[in-house]
Amino acid sequence: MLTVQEDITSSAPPGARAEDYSIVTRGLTKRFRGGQVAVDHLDLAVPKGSVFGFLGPNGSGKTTTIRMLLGLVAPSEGGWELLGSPMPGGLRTALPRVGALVEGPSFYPYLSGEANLRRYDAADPTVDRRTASARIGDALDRVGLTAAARKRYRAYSLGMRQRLAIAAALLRPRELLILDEPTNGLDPQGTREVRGLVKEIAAEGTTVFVSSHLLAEIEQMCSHVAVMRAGRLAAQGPLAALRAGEAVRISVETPDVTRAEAVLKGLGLSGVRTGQDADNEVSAELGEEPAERICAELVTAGIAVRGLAVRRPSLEDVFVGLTGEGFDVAG
Ligand SMILES: Nc1ncnc2c1ncn2[C@@H]1O[C@H](COP(=O)(O)OP(=O)(O)OP(=O)(O)O)[C@@H](O)[C@H]1O
Repeated sequence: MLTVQEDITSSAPPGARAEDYSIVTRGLTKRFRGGQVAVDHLDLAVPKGSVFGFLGPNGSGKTTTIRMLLGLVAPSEGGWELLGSPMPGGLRTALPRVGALVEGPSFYPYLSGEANLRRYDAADPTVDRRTASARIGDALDRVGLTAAARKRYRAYSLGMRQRLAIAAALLRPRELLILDEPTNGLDPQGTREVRGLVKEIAAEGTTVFVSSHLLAEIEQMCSHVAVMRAGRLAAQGPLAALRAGEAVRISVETPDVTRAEAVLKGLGLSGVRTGQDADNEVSAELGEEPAERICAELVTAGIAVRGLAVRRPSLEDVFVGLTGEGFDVAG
């Protein structure tokens, strides 16, 4: 049996088997004409059954990666596997098992959601026509659009439109669902709907690979994450493991930042930073020191402590720790 570590990618854990992964890429690279490197030697390992967040600012290479995975654009270098088959040779057998939402399918505004799905299904030569009604009904049911099935598409809210797009990707059973920025342009309600749907689909056993430029979204939806930065992979792994690599921090709110900083350093705390979230804040890695002792030391030193908080690392903290910079993207 091939192990992923030896034969597929060095980014998978030791002893991992190739068949445990829905997507594996090895040195995947896309250089556009004119020399722009959109994706630079990418080694991804997406475990089966995961909700895998593919995170990165606009322009970091997410869409280009997804287009390569689906065979829509040829890589300049490197290889990839989908559902255990080497690509691009295996695209014809693998793609029917992969549902994808890239740049959104176009629907007819004056047709109902159901009629749109019917047209969509009719365009797929690989499905059984006799089961169309049942499959369309199931897909609408899965995305919660049964009651709105006969409504015209143009009357759908943005969230409903996006759910219909996901239904189109679910017209047949899928082992892997690839969604490129599925909540782009949605209002908070639509975003919640899509997020809930992704979780439900994953709970039914489908691996979901979902790209986003929004940290908070990935954090709420995903079990695993890969972080892209200018076409390169900054980090990947289970969310919990990435967070575990980042220390719990203590944050002190005080008008006397300079002296508080000296006290924290005097206690031997590492990673002392000032003014990260606010001007009157100083923070440090908590380490083994109990928070109450740090508080007592500050007060004994005559420092006015207005607030004190122990913060578990967020994905943003992890990102700052990995890249040394913030995840500065607009919503
Ligand atoms: N067809 C193309 N020709 C030349 N450059 C391209 C092409 N497509 C994308 N790029 C460039 O490659 C880089 C990565 O783009 P890509 O769309 O993959 O990023 P992204 O992370 O998906 O961003 P977004 O969320 O904005 O779509 C960008 O700098 C983009 O301008």
